[in-house]
Amino acid sequence: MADESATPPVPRLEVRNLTKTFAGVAVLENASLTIAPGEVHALVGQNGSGKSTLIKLISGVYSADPGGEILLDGEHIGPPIKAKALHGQGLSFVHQDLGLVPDLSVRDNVRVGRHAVNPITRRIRTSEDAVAVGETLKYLHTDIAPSAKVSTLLPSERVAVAVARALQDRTPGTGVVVFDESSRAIPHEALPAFYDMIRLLTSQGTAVLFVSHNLKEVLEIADRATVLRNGRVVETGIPTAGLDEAELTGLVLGRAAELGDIMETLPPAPRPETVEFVDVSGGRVEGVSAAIRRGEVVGFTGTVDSGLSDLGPLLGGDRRGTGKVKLGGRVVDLARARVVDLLDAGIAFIPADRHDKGVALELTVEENATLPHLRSRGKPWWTGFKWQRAETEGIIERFDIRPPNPTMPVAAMSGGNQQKVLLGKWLLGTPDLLVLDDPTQAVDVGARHAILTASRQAAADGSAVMVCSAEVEDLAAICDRVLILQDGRIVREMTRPFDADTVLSAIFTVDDAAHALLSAPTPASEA
Ligand SMILES: Nc1ncnc2c1ncn2[C@@H]1O[C@H](COP(=O)(O)OP(=O)(O)OP(=O)(O)O)[C@@H](O)[C@H]1O
Repeated sequence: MADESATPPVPRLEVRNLTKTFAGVAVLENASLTIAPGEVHALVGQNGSGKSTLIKLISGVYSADPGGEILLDGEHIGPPIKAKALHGQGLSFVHQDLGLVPDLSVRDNVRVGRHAVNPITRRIRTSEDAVAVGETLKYLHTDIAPSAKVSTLLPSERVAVAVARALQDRTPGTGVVVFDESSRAIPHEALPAFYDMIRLLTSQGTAVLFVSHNLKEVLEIADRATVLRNGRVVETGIPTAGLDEAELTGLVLGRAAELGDIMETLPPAPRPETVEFVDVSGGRVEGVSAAIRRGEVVGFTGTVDSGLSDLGPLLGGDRRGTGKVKLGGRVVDLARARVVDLLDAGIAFIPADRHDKGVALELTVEENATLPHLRSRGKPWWTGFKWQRAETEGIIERFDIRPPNPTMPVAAMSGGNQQKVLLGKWLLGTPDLLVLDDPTQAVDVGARHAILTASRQAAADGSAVMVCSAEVEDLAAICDRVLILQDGRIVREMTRPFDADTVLSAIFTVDDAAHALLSAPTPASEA
């Protein structure tokens, strides 16, 4: 029987009643959670539920409204949080993009801001830095040379460098590391090493706060979870051991998840006309040719160095390359076409880097959502506004954009909601070719389903849809075919039936025999 008189262990991190208000609106209200030493604690919630706000309060980027408290090992550390003192106090952060500078050495990336310095000359003591970095890397069971340039490292090694920066100068087993959507930046092949590293940290006593939209991953790696909804903690410290994905999805969305089978609702219906790309090259992509039928969704996938991240931008005019796209009797020369030419030809591209390239932050939701359709919906002498409001409201409802306000500047929305606005504006048109690059990054489980359904619906409405993604679950959920890239070329074609596991293993088991290049722009084989 448990000894009821025993004092409960002091939490490693305790957040008590944190509130944050912007312009009179509370975006986080009385948020509390505790994390024990050695625990992986997940923070989950829909886009706009307040996760980033909570992390920014803990990291001192935002100052909390009066009243709350943050404690580390029982010691009050804020508010106010002194951001510069946090690392020394035991709290460090690994952000979404890992925050590494590829052209700098491992040593400089780890030590940036914390260099050993000669007190008299103020010169950096590089050898002292290298020894310190080497020790931290050894603790993480890696033997990366501190002098190596980060750009030469494998993805799993880059993760180790980011974690080493978070851990340096710490006694092993102490402190808290916050991983803020970090796994999204980590390619499939490096994820097992990442999870092993987290387990190594927690096995020694370090606590981990793990923010993620990937609920499968949360169930795999986290011991307990806290769920935010509309700025409030609705569940905290629930053990993940007793949960399944549907239950956790229900907690995140606040309703029973109706994530039906998209292929069943919108079954394959390829049309005879095709969109073809011929000999597309640029970046790591070398001479890719393929054909997509209207009505068809074709996935492109591969490892991080396969050329996958270059293919979408080449076709969308975001990266200069060569090759041709043939659609509806037109031939677009990618070497010459400007973005406006591609749009005129009926090619819509939704970039992966949506924050920088896709959305006009200073404009409202309505302006962003309807801008590309002004010409097609309006009359030459009058564009009107009712259709704009009606379409924007449709997008808001369909993608569950929060807050549901068409006149809100996009800059004031959470990252995931900004993504939804951009996706909504293109997905609700019917371009001849729709190119989606990593469409579900940073969006919550409900929006992911809405985006995948809308992609499939765009095909049903007559678009040829191309999805470039490393998210094998997404590809299995909506694609008629999947083409696998390796070394910039298509090396394998998969037709249904397939599932996420078969696609994933195909990415990693492409053998030399499969290198018979699918060079001819042949339409779907079942035609
Ligand atoms: N600087 C700001 N000014 C006004 N409102 C803001 C600001 N930053 C965030 N918000 C609002 O706070 C709410 C919570 O946003 P937050 O970024 O914390 O959500 P999130 O859970 O991290 O979402 P996501 O998963 O999309 O990143 C949102 O409604 C957002 O519009």
